[in-house]
Amino acid sequence: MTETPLMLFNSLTRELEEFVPVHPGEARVYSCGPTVYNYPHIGNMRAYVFADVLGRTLSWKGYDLTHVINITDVGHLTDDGDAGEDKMEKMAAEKAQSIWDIAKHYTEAYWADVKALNIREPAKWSVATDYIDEMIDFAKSIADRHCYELDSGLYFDVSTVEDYGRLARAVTEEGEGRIETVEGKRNPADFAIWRKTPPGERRQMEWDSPWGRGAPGWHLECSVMGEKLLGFPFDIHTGGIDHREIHHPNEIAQNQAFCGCGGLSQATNSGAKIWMHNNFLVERSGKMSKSSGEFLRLQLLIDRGYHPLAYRMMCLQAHYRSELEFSWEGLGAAMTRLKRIVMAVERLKDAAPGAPDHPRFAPMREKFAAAMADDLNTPIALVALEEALAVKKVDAGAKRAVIEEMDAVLGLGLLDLSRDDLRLRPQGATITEEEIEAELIRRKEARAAKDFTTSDAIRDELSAKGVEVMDGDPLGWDWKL
Ligand SMILES: Nc1ncnc2c1ncn2[C@@H]1O[C@H](COP(=O)(O)OP(=O)(O)OP(=O)(O)O)[C@@H](O)[C@H]1O
Ligand SMILES: [Zn+2]
Repeated sequence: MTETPLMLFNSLTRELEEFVPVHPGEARVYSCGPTVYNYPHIGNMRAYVFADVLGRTLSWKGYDLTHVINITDVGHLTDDGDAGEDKMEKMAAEKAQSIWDIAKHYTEAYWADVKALNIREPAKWSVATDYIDEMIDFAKSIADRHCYELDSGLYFDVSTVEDYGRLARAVTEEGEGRIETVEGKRNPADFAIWRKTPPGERRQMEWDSPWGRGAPGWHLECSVMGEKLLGFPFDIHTGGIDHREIHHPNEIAQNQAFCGCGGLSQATNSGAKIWMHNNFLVERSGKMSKSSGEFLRLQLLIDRGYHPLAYRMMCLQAHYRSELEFSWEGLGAAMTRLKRIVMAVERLKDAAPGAPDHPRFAPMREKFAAAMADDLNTPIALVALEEALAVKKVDAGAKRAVIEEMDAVLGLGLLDLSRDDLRLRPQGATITEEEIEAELIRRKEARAAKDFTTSDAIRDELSAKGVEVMDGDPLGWDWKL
């Protein structure tokens, strides 16, 4: 099942490339983490479901995975270019709270979502403010050849590296008008790698540096943590597709400078060999974003009666490079699909362990392997899993082993989920699950006794409480909310 070469889409070349590890047998992956000034929205979490599927696929292929996800607690401005304020400082001022408390609160909220979505813990959560000394050292090492100082900070001169912005394409294709200019910049795309605290101001987070008191630039953070924890070049760098435009081209420019080459060959000098980007989760009104104020949190989905893994299922149903539009109907459909699978898996739970290589499952395992090796094609992999589940009159232990093997990659936690886990009641519902089950037993008895008046009355009562009775559902779900 693990022979097909793993092909991944590299944003740098805009081509599918075979994954060939830098260090034989290993896979080193860095994912840009959340900026912890607010709750993550489900769009942000799509980025981590994607990175998790990538990591699980690498593990399944037998690589020894080291995954790092950072926590950005300083430096990310309200504009990805150099305009605006620090997102963390702004929120701390609005809430009149310590920035450290804000970071702690939202980091914990993010971790809760990570857990609920069955995202595996990375080898390390690297917190940006733990690496300030290393950032200063990194900046010092490139400052002479690649940077210049303005009153507002130390700026990176993008003309000092070759092929700046190749990753983005848009920068050269559409011009650089998107990037707000700061007076004195040599090139519009130049960016701050150290921002000085303006005279007379005090920031909650600031440190001394050779360029004055201030804070590191957001792009510098990821370059430094990637280099420190994984070493250049590492294998794969991930992030949302917005990062392909500014954040990652800037990281790459710094990495080229740090490697001392500034050469054309970004393939060896961009810090990572493969850069991968997940597309957006969008709503009808556009990209979901924290900065816009209104957004969907995973907790809201749970409060409305959806299991968090229904959202993971929704993500898996789309290829990571396609835009995914969120709708409650779509989430409902994903939830139903998950329930059907869980129902079928439940029958396998007691089976004696078997081996997955039973010949009846060979076509599905092959289809699954080919799909995942084809740039993580989870929609097709899910179908392969369902086809394996549907195989009739076969050893249950072998089937269980096949499902376990596939689910180790998809991460739905199918063998740990039960029918009861999926019967979440929306917050505010006035009836408990025990009461629903009790009413349904009463109704079954009434129907057995051909007392249809009582049975209909019970159905209507339940319906008034928001519970829909589903007679004859082939999967045996007798009710839904
Ligand atoms: N709507 C979305 N769909 C998928 N991924 C997203 C979406 N919005 C942001 N991301 C990704 O989520 C990850 C975390 O982003 P981060 O916490 O820095 O968000 P942000 O830029 O502060 O918030 P926002 O862009 O929502 O205002 C990044 O990899 C980013 O590219
Ligand atoms: Zn980053």
